[in-house]
Amino acid sequence: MAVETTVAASNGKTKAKQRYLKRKKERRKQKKSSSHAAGQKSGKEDEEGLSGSEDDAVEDPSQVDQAEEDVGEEKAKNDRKKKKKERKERKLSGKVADVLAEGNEEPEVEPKRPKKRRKLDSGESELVTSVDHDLPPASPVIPSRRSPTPPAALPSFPLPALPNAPSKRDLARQGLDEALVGAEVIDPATVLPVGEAGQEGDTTGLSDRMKKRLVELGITELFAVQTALLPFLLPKDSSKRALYMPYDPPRDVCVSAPTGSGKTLAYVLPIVEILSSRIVTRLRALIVLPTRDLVTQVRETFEAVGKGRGLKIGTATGHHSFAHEQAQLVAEKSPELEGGSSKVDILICTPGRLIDHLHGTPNFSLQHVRFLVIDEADRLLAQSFQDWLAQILSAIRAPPTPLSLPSPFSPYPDALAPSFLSPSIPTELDERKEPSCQKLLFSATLTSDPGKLNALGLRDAKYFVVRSSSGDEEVKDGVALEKFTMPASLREHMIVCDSAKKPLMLLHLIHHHGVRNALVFTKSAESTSRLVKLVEFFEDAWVASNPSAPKVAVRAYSSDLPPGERRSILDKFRKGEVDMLVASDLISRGIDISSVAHVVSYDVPVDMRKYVHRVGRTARAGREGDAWTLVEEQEARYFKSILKGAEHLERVKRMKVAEKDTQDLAQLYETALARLKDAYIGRGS
Ligand SMILES: Nc1ncnc2c1ncn2[C@@H]1O[C@H](COP(=O)(O)OP(=O)(O)OP(=O)(O)O)[C@@H](O)[C@H]1O
Repeated sequence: MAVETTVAASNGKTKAKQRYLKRKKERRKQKKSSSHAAGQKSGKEDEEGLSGSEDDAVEDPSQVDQAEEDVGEEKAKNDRKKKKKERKERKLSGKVADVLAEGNEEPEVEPKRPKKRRKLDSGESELVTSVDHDLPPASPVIPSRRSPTPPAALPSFPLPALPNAPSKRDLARQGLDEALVGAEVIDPATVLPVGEAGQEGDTTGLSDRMKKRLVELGITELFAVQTALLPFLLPKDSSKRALYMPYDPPRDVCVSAPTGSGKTLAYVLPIVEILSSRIVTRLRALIVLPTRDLVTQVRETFEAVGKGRGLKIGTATGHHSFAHEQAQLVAEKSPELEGGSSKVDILICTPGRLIDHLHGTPNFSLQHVRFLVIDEADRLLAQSFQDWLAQILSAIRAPPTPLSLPSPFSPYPDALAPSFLSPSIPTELDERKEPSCQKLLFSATLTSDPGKLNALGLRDAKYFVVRSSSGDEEVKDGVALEKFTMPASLREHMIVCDSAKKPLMLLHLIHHHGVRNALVFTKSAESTSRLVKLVEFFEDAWVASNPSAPKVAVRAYSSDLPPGERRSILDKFRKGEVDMLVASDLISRGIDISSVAHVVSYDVPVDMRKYVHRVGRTARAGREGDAWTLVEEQEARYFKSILKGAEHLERVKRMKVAEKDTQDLAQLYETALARLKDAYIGRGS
């Protein structure tokens, strides 16, 4: 619009105007030359134009009508230019105050949106950024027309912050039994000489008679778990070794020690020592184990250690008829006796059969039990069968209304245990009597599950953990967690292969790595029998093509076999007449066969506990041993995650087997496989 007016005016110029313009031009020229001379900066045309118009207005006011219009236009133009320039400069210099002072001026340029601040300061998180709009504006340019009054500064509230995460140690302690938190950690390398009879300064608490017996058995030093447990269970103070301690009952004990570290002797020795002081036979030690095979094994240990002590040892597993077992356990079936009647001092049993006797055998009583041992405790505590644990614990405790003191004329005045007796005339001064039973829990993988431990009603329990403490944070802090220690003399390997190649890998181990005296674990009885057949067929073919090569003897070991046959197979394996036993997890717990040199997990174990107990059948009592796990490709991730979870992955070395490594076996393997197929098809038809 302004441009149009100027053009119209220049077309019809009056003389006065022409003169005016001419003078103006001259003045400009003069001014320009004088400003040059004064060394002033050139290019200030906007300013000159403005002053020129002012001069004209004073000099020749009568002729400025049209000129004034032009000048007005030009002035407005120059004004705009000038202000634009000033704004540019101010913007550049970042003087926020100047800009705000311009007040009503309409901004020609849209003010830029303030940049989103990422962080208020270095210590604030991204979360803080999202609440920026609550803070006073930080942008330098605020259009005053849109926001005539500057926004009031809002009070700044404390910014949200995450609380400090609890330490690993605190987390570990959550809900843990106090006994676990204050566990005593014993180095697995600790040993103590059994010592000679009459030796001074002996800390084991063993009698001279026992030391002699141990030497006869070839035991000259005590293993780590035994060095810790014996002084605790056999204190010097003879009152603490009593059979009954109703007013000062003994503390319970939990023991977590690696496989093959000698846990059995750690409880057999003190039990035999303390029970040897008994005069009358009562059921005073109850040992609960998960399998019959283990019952037999522990019985043999009691018999060997307690030889000549006159202690009567019984078992209850269901191996014999119920009536036969009853006849072995109780002397009197009728009349019913308040204190029970026992023909054995020590009973070793499986939980199911024990419950059967509690319910079905008259005079079978647990009130005199001084030791309750739960071996392989984590496995047994996982079994809720018939609520066996609660029933045993209740049979050990006195009934809510104690039985009255027997009359002096009673034929069995001493039959009741002290905690089961109530005085004939109760008084306020009577001290509460506790059962004298000391609970002893053992496992290589003892649970730290507070729920399971609480179910045992442990009394001021003392926790012993045999574990190397180097670099183990939790142990340093005195917190025992579910981390498992393997025997130091165990070497562990894994072979990852195609599932179809697993039998070939086992044959590779047998023929190229000399794997003999081996226990092979499978996932099922079906898998066991198929594998045994396949290896037998292969061995037939192998011997046929290599007449000088010895044939590997392989046998299945399963719960389906009659007990006599199982015993005979184990004997042959011990003697080396059988090279390889293939079994399910039936014998993965506790079985102690010193000749086992290799353990092969043909099928991967389902969890770390199973792995620990399987591989623990070798490398026992300080001997060397190898554990091999055959892992199908699709299982590799899972198996590694199990090991990683237990911080054990580095210990298991991965062995790669190339096709050429098994070339000499491949042909015979195919032959064996074809025979196996025929055998199964033949059986099916
Ligand atoms: N002090 C010792 N000296 C020599 N041998 C011992 C000693 N203590 C135990 N042994 C032997 O060590 C082997 C393993 O002992 P034991 O069966 O008690 O181990 P464990 O800790 O119960 O293992 P698992 O957890 O697998 O049941 C047994 O053959 C046992 O006779």
